[in-house]
Amino acid sequence: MVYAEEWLKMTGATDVSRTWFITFTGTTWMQEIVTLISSRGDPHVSQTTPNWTRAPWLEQYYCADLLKSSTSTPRVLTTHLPHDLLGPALQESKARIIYVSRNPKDVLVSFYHFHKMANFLPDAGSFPEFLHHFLEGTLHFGSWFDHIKGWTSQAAALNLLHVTYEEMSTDLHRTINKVSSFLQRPLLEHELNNCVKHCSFSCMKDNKMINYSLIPDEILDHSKGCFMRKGEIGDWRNMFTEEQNRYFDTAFKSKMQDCILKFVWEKPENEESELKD
Ligand SMILES: Nc1ncnc2c1ncn2[C@@H]1O[C@H](COP(=O)(O)OS(=O)(=O)O)[C@@H](OP(=O)(O)O)[C@H]1O
Repeated sequence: MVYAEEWLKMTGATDVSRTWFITFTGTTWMQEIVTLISSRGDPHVSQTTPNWTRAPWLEQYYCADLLKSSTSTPRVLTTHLPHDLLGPALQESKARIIYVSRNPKDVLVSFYHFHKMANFLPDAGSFPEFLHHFLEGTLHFGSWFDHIKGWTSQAAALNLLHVTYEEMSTDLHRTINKVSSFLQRPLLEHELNNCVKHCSFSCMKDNKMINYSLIPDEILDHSKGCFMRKGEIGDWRNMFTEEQNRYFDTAFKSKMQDCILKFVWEKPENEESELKD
């Protein structure tokens, strides 16, 4: 807790009334959405400034310097820190927090592929090993279960909007509208439509300011995959065996028994996403 509070002081982010936080997972997508809401659908910033500059990661070493030299209002910070590290420091503040969640089977598969590319992370191991580590909470940033339960159970004490990856995927227009209302940045219809267009999977995949292709191979090995990989609900079905699915479900049931959140595990039927065409 000391770490996060000290870090916030260094960034000057204790004056968090003008700070928007984005956390976990659908993070990059939400960075693009927030950028485009701020620019009222004009893609200039999103196409000229890398996402790690416009919405820096609180836990990255460069964040404090970047924010000290930035005069932009509001400032946008991204973080994967758990609630018990960061939440208490934000409780008395007016910071707006957007918590993005995704069904954990898809999180796991997406993270597995990212892990294989990421040279700064430990070896991902085999998929069964990775699955085990995910369920045990021994991967980077700790337990997914504790993370989501920590943040969402404290939502009432925070100025927090919970958005799901699945709702972004099935109705991006509605979701962007909801986020823009929360941020008190209402958009005109044509501005909203521009946001939707530039936040589509295909646009973001082609935008080097958000698709991580600018990151050198020493950090992200692009020969091993692509950050903007599939962007689908239910891709876990292509990775999980039946036995792994049972193993996951058993652990999920036990770890989430005190949680009322419901998850969407499959892409809704008859709903071909127009956004990826
Ligand atoms: N516009 C859009 N539409 C659909 N899906 C999208 C979009 N932008 C990012 N993504 C997908 O988000 C996944 C990466 O998650 P995160 O951004 O949370 O990763 S990270 O925490 O920042 O490493 C990763 O998911 P997978 O494709 O399943 O691996 C990205 O493809």
